[in-house]
Amino acid sequence: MTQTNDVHVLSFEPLRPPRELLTELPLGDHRAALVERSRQEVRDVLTGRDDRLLVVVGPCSVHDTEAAMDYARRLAEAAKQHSRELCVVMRVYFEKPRTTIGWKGLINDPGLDGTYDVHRGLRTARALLLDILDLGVPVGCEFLDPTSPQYIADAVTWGAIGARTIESQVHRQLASGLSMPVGFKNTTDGGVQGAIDACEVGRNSHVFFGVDTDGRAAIVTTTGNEDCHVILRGGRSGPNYGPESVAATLAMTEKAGLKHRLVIDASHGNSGKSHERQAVVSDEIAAQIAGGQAGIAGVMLESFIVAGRQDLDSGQPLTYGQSVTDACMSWETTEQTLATLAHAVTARRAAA
Ligand SMILES: O=C[C@H](O)[C@H](O)COP(=O)(O)O
Ligand SMILES: C=C(OP(=O)(O)O)C(=O)O
Repeated sequence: MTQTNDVHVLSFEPLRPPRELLTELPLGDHRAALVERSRQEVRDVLTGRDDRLLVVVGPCSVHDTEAAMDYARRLAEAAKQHSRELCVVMRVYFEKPRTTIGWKGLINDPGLDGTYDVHRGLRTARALLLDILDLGVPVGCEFLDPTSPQYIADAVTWGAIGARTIESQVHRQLASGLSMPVGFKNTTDGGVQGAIDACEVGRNSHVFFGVDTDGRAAIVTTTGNEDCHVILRGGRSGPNYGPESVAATLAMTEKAGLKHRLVIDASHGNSGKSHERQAVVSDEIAAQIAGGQAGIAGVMLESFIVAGRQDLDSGQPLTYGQSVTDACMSWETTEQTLATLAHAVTARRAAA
């Protein structure tokens, strides 16, 4: 008989049920308390009940868990130092949405070499999240695959839906069921309305296809997620972190009835993916905050130990602590940027 199904599928390998991994690497009471507490802090910052600034900061992607832990230890100190002004969440991104083709992140390909050991990727990702939480540092992830959250989301304080997927119904529905505040980026062309629409969809209850903790395909019914918010990341039409863009977006969110303030990504379309430019953009956002702009709730920074980026397939040994996806600011620049943002919050407080 002519085969008309799975014509382009080479193989299916069953995924281990999420419950198995959650049992093998349990979150535990102590870490769960940190996740719950930090989610509430993020909510309070987003609504303005807490006048600190949310800072989601860390590598563009995690490719080396040792370097990620080294970074997390540094960040734990800096977060403590600025805890009166900044609510720091570490960017721990395991899933990379690509413009075309490229490495899709540690969960998809932990060997970085096209061997796609997804089970190892899931285990490594979860173990790293638990280790970072043990340092007292809450984590933020982008959710890209609709199945993967069942393996890691209990450990995540803040989630993002990226610029390439915010118009996808699948991702908007996913956000409606996630347990943490979720930020939607503007689209890659710079359009903000898609992110506002996504918040509207994410706030509502949905019924859709998903997977349960036992790994069974399931009909999922969600309550809706009240903590959906907009992230300005710039785009092909140019950056959108400046005062006019911020004011225009705040007017749009208010009109749409969104209660959360904005997060601004200093990287991506706002920096032209230049790590040097990113520091300048952060300073300009800090100046707006210091000038009293209360609509800015958070800033996202792509930062690692060593400045810049490197290619995975250069044939050279990888530089320790340097990004293999987007260029990141160095740890030294990050320290300065965090201090500048903290000073800006103090100034905003004084002006309020
Ligand atoms: O943050 C990462 C990148 O901006 C995003 O994943 C797209 O990367 P690419 O354009 O290199 O594929
Ligand atoms: C892919 C990312 O961003 P964006 O969706 O804004 O391109 C990211 O933050 O890693």
